Parts: sequence; C-alpha cells; structure tokens
Amino acid sequence: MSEGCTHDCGSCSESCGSREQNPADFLEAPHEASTIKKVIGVVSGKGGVGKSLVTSMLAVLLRRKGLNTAILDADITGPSIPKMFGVTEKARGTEDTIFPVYTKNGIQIMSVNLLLPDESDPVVWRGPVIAGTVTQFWKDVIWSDVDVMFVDMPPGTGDVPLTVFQSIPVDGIIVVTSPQELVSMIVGKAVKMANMMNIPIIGLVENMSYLKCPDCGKEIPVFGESRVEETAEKFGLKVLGKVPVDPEIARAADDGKIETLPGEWLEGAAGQVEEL
Ligand SMILES: Nc1ncnc2c1ncn2[C@@H]1O[C@H](COP(=O)(O)OP(=O)(O)OP(=O)(O)O)[C@@H](O)[C@H]1O
Repeated sequence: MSEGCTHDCGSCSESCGSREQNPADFLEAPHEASTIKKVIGVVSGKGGVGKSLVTSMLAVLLRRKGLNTAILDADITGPSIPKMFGVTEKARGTEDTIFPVYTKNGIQIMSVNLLLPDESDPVVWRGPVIAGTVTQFWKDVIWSDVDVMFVDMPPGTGDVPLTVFQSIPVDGIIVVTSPQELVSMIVGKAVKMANMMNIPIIGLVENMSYLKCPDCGKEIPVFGESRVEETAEKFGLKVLGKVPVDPEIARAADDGKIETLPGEWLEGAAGQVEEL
C-alpha cells in the first residue's frame, strides 16, 4: 500500500497487496464495428425454468416495436436459442470476426450451436473455456446497430455467470423463476451477485405460473401457489410478468416458431426494458 493511500483503488494504478478489484477492471470492449446500446442479462437459478423462452420473447416483443434486438446465447452447454427461432444456418466469419445469424424477423443471434458442425454435439468444455467462448461472442462478433441485446445466461450463480458478468457491461438483470423453485433463495443469490457486480435487477418474471382452464378461463396454480410477489417485496424488486404453462408456448418453442407467439404476458417486462 502506498503512503497516503485513500483506499480508492479506482483512482490509483498501484498494484499493491490490498488492492480491491473493481468489477469494471475485467470489462471487455466489443468489436470495433459493433454498436450495442443496451445489454440485459437474463438469469435463472437452475436449468429448464424457461430462461431462454423469456429471453426470446422479450427480444421478439421489442423487435415488434421496431427496435433492433439481439440475443447472445451464453448458455454454452445448453443452447436453445437457435432452435426456438428455427434457425439452422451456420454463422459465417473471417479469421478474427464472426457475423451473427438473423432470424426471420431480423433479430441477430449468436450461439455455440451456430458454430458446431452438428447441433446435437455435446459441449464438454471446462468453465474457463466456456466463459472464454461467451467473451468471444461479445468481442469477436460484429453486432450491427443493436438497441437492446439480451444475454441468455448459463443457469445458476456460479463461476461462469460471474465471469460473464465481469466481462460484458450488463445494464440490468431479469431473474426468471418458476413456482417449483425455492424462489426466495434463488432470488437472494441473484441479488447478491448483482450487488457484487453493481448491476441493477430490473425485476422478476415467473414462468409456468399457472394453467388457464380452456373451458372456464380459471387460472390453476398447477405447480403450487406462487410466492413471487412476497419474494419480490422481500428484496424490494418488481414482478415484471407471469407466463402461463401453455401447450401453444411449448409447441412454438419446440417447432422454432417463437416469433409467431403473441406473448402478451411479457408486454410489461418488455416496456420496463425499453425504459431502462
Ligand atoms: N410457459 C411454458 N409453457 C409450456 N412450455 C414451456 C413454458 N416455458 C418453457 N417451456 C418449455 O420448456 C422447455 C425449456 O424451456 P427453456 O429452454 O426456455 O428453459 P431454460 O431455463 O432456458 O433451460 P436451460 O437453462 O436448461 O436451457 C422448452 O422446450 C419449452 O418448450
């Protein structure tokens, strides 16, 4: 520690033993030909709660409003974005740049599945390689004139999501939960991670929240009563939307037709992202 240390590491270049790393120290610059105005991270406590569905629908809804949207699929070991959009074309590139693939409605996407020779090939890489791939998607891809980029994060709050948050300048986080989960614990972890990174949480989205009876319209809580409101209140967060369990949603996601879903349950969430 230098004499007269003010403990403000941000304004000092000395590499002393008590230096505290600032999250901004690890940020990577995007490709010089990229323009990205806003970056939103979408996280979940575990896999399969619908994080990719929520990411895709938000990109679709904002695209319908005329914004240029993009999805960086950071879920390297479980990439599902290209499948949801029915994109099978491979990404092209040069020696040191990669071009995203455009969906039918003009959303730019980049995913490891667009680079693998066969999309069913498993990715059996270790954490640092996975995090490095995500960073490459940020640095080496030429993202064209993007108003809002969504980053579909790897599930959980472990090492890989942490590294991703350190290297990409995320403006806000959306946490996707489902009623089957220990919501309070998951949201608590996401809040801690967001605080460590100095990134605001925009709010919570509950997926598979209820099933709407096709005959009487009653909302049935198939996976148990939702606790998302009380959790949101506990952590001072907003509930941005609740998505029902719906065979139409499953069909659209699995058949690559996510852009045809109305997606009205996430209009509020899309509005919040637009305002950020
Ligand atoms: N509300 C819903 N109604 C019906 N099916 C849904 C709903 N949400 C998600 N699904 C289905 O569940 C599957 C998993 O969804 P999704 O890929 O979005 O989850 P995920 O949290 O991103 O998972 P992972 O992190 O493991 O990739 C999808 O195939 C989709 O068809």
